[in-house]
Amino acid sequence: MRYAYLGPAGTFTEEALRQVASPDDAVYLPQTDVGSAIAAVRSGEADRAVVAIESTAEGGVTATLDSLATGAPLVLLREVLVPVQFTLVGAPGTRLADVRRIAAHPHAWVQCRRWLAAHLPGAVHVPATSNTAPAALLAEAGDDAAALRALAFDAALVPPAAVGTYGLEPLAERVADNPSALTRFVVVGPPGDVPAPTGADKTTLVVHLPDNEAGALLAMLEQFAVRGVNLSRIESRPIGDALGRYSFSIDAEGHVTDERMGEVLMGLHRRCPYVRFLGSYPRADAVAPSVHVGTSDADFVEARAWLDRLRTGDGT
Ligand SMILES: O=C(O)C(=O)C[C@]1(C(=O)O)C=C[C@@H](O)C=C1
Repeated sequence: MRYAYLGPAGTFTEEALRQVASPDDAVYLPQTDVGSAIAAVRSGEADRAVVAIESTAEGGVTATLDSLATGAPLVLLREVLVPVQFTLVGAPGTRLADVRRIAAHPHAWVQCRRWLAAHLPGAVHVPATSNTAPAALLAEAGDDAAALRALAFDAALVPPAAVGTYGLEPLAERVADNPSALTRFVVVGPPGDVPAPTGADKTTLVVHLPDNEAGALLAMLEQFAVRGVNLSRIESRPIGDALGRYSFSIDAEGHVTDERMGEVLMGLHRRCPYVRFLGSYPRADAVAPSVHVGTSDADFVEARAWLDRLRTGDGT
């Protein structure tokens, strides 16, 4: 199996990928951004992509949500959680007090903002395409003073595992505003068999609302509420064709084969102009949803049988 993911080697995305497939049994295809990783699956260059989709610091990863919401259909097959803390590394000989320009992925910068304000006030953010792109540049420059000067930064926030991979000098460890920060990654593949229900699953959807209809958002949410389906994430993203037009990216608790989720999907299909099913897959934390009175599979099956009896005139 060939896996496209955000590289170069040592990213948190690679850590997530290692939970899915060992490099001994799979081909790792590092990419420069999330969009390219997803595009590699659409073009057939990769069988799967592993991409960040949500973090405790930033919520949804918009590059991922947007790439999945349009274009050839893809589905999520699995989710993986990775704890996120950073190590600040510097060019050889750099002291913490001398750091002025820090290379960091924009999400990493957000995750360390308070720490940076306390320890390196005034340090400037140099945006990086991934958490290890600056690590690779530092390693390449080695102790060549001219090559180091040519870099736009003198330190970088990198995943702790990248320190060894690239032979870097740590200036500060466990850099994070939230020591319990987590990033959620998903395995993306072409549509096919849906992973079997486990009793603790998530379903991811993209939903558009009818135009100019007061209460359309409430009506959409009611499809979930009345069937006892809890949401764990909902975000609006611009559709892009006009101002005021938004697409909703939703994670709902449950599996497409659950009766209540099936009823939700049929309700959305009836009421909303566009619904994209992005898959049902096991929750990484294995937490089962709490089932409200009257919304278990058995309740729906029994209610349907009752309706059938009414329709055929042989019941009460
Ligand atoms: O995988 C990496 O290391 C990344 O650079 C990406 C990414 C992200 O897209 O959220 C992953 C985890 C961290 O939350 C910060 C950045």
